[in-house]
Amino acid sequence: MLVTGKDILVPARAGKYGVGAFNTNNMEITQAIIHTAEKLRSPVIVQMSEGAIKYGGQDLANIVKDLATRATVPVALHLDHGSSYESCLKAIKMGFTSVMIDASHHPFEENVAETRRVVEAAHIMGISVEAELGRLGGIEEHIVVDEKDAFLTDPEEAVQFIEQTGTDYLAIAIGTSHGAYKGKGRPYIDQARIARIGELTTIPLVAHGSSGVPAEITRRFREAGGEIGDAVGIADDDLREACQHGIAKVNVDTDLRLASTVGIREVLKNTPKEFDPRKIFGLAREVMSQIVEHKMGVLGSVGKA
Ligand SMILES: O=C(COP(=O)(O)O)N(O)CCCCO
Ligand code: NA
Ligand SMILES: [Zn+2]
Repeated sequence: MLVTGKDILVPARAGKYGVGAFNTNNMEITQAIIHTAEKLRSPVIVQMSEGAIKYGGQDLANIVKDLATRATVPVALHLDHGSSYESCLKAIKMGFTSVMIDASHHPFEENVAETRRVVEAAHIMGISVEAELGRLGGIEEHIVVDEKDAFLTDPEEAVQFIEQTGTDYLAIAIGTSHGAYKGKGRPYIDQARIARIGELTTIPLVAHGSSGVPAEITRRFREAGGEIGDAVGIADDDLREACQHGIAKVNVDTDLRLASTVGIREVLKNTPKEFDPRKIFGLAREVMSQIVEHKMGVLGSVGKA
């Protein structure tokens, strides 16, 4: 059933488990996410970035809404990294049940003001809101935040921000970053910071940049002709621990991008005579489903629906 993000995340925070928020850009990705959630009896969030909306538009949003509505587990359709009040309202008009207003690159007061505007409008329409405080490293679609400017979230500021905005859930900067290169060796996750913020707050917390970039996937990616540097993602144990301290929404995009590309590259490489799109996209769907299954197991959301 199609529900709001809050319907899914409040129980997750209370139950100390994480719920995967997986980005989609087409039908096969959406099927891998939602069918796996049904198979594992797991709630799930399907999210579209502004880039995905530009690419798939209402067509893609309708595919997600239809699968979500017919799903036998709770599914929310979430706008990822909404860059403005207008973008959030447009997404709500498209049928999104959860929106992120990402004003984290603005000074605190401006972030509060922009977030409040979205919260007021979204709540009138029964839609829940994600905001962000602090700055991830890495590349956030429209913002390149280089290492030195990456500000981790201040716990006391988070309390103020939540009180002043009324946001339903909060993305915090805790060491993660977007993309396949999250650091050298094991990326640093500030577990003490998460625990502190978790102690001081009660709303669900969000971890962006949570792809694990599994070695098996990067090995297959190279093996099938892909080129990728020494990519590394967030360790499963670090995600498990973060969910014990208040992280309830866990964003994953890169792992699905890599998995779908592995599937397509392997079909093209191993069966050069193949040109049936069902075969070419079918393996990608299968590899992505395995990634979604693994992540749900790590986060503890299996059987929670
Ligand atoms: O936090 C994330 C996903 O992070 P990751 O790149 O670790 O999958 N997102 O918000 C997805 C959009 C960013 C581009 O990947
Ligand atoms: Na941001
Ligand atoms: Zn993100």
